[in-house]
Amino acid sequence: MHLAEQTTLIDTREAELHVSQLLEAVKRRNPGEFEFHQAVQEVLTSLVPVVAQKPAYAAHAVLERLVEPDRLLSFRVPWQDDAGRIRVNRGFRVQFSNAIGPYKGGLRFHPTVNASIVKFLGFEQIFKNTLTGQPIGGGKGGADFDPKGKSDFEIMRFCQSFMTELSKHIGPDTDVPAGDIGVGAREIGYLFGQYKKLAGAYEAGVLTGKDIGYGGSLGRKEATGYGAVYFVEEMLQHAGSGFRGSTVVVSGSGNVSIYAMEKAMQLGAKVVACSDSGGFVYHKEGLVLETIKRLKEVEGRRIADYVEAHPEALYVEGCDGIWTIPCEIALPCATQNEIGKTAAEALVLGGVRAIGEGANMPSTLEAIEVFQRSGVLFAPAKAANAGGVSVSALEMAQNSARLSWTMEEVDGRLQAIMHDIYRSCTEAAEAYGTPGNLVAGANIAGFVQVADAMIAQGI
Ligand SMILES: NC(=O)C1=CN([C@@H]2O[C@H](COP(=O)(O)OP(=O)(O)OC[C@H]3O[C@@H](n4cnc5c(N)ncnc54)[C@H](O)[C@@H]3O)[C@@H](O)[C@H]2O)C=CC1
Ligand SMILES: O=C(O)CCC(=O)C(=O)O
Repeated sequence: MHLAEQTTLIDTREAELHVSQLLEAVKRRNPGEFEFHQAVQEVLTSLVPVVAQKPAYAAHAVLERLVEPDRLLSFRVPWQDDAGRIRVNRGFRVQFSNAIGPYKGGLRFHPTVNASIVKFLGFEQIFKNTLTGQPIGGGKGGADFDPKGKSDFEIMRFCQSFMTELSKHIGPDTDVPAGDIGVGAREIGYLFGQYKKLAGAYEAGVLTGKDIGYGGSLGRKEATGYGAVYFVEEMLQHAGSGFRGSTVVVSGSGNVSIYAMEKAMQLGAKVVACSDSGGFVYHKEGLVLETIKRLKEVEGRRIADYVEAHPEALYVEGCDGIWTIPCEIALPCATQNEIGKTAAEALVLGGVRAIGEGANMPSTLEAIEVFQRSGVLFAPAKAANAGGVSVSALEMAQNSARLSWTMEEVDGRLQAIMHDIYRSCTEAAEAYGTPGNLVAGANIAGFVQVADAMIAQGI
């Protein structure tokens, strides 16, 4: 019999054993990479019923192949600071899976970046990108470079050195990086300039998140935050409510947070708190977004300075306290594992009804358990924050067609994509016996298409 046609059902206990043995092997083979272990555990656990019902996946060792990236690149990034000193950082690119399209995923510049961080992000990206319904594979990268306190020229020299190596491994049909923490339109501009010089050609589709004037897409800047709010609104509406009239807490004050706050406010919510890595501001009457945009997008200042313009607001040092503020909707949009068990319990105590993960893996496994046990609606990152990469894929499409769509066109497509993702997640959760569990639904819906493509393409 053809392997792909194998139909005998595996016992659920057998599937559980298969998954737990694989998870142990992942931990053994990737020692100390705790974020990667966590991301793999969340996905594999959800896939038990799929493995039990579709034995072809086990027969083709699909899971074993998926947890091992196609390749992990690690490279030296030497650059010169303004004082003339030579500095050396470490750059990474993980190319996880190109089963359904070129590797696609952001670059993160932050001192905490290491192999575990890029691998967890790249692994998540495989399933998220599949959920978008667009032909993009999973990748991610970055460097342990801290852009904080660096001049524009230092950032430019760093980006040029980083791209000098990265350019050997990317291309519009090979691997298409974009932004993430610490990488916005300015960094993408410097990276693109260096790539263009090295390639000797104007390959607009090699990077996304470009400025509008040279091949960027309208709506990309807003896409992750807007998309997360569209997804949560749909989840809430199915439960008979919505953002209108709700009190919302959002962590972070970067790209994802700002546009999540903007869309939540447009839908009639009151956003009362946001943060940065130093602390959080609480403005009971509702945050003034123009002040946050000025501080963060124009002046590059700390969120602590918000109270200069709004003395009635409160600034608190440290980030964890933000989750003790009573709210109906919480949107973690800063970084991984920012909500642990205690913070999740505080949110439940404060009356939270819905969580929408704008950041990647912002809730620990224990926190997710608290939310699910307490009946809190939970929109997992892979689904909720997929709007950013979706509009990146629309940017690639516009670049290939040498066209620029209007904001209305892009936003309309984004809304349709988020609606479709919500539908695929709920349908997959239902089909595999966990109705309403969007964590399982997102993992299963993302997995099945990649797995089938892997089988079709052979080993
Ligand atoms: N930019 C994008 O299109 C997408 C980003 N994401 C994820 O969203 C999250 C945020 O990314 P961006 O907004 O792009 O980055 P960003 O660099 O624009 O903003 C990050 C924000 O988080 C804050 N922050 C960092 N560590 C923190 C901590 N421990 N506590 C509180 N705040 C902290 C920073 O001060 C900053 O305000 C990340 O998890 C990223 O992987 C996910 C999908 C797409
Ligand atoms: O726009 C992209 O290609 C990637 C965005 C991203 O890094 C993410 O979805 O986490």
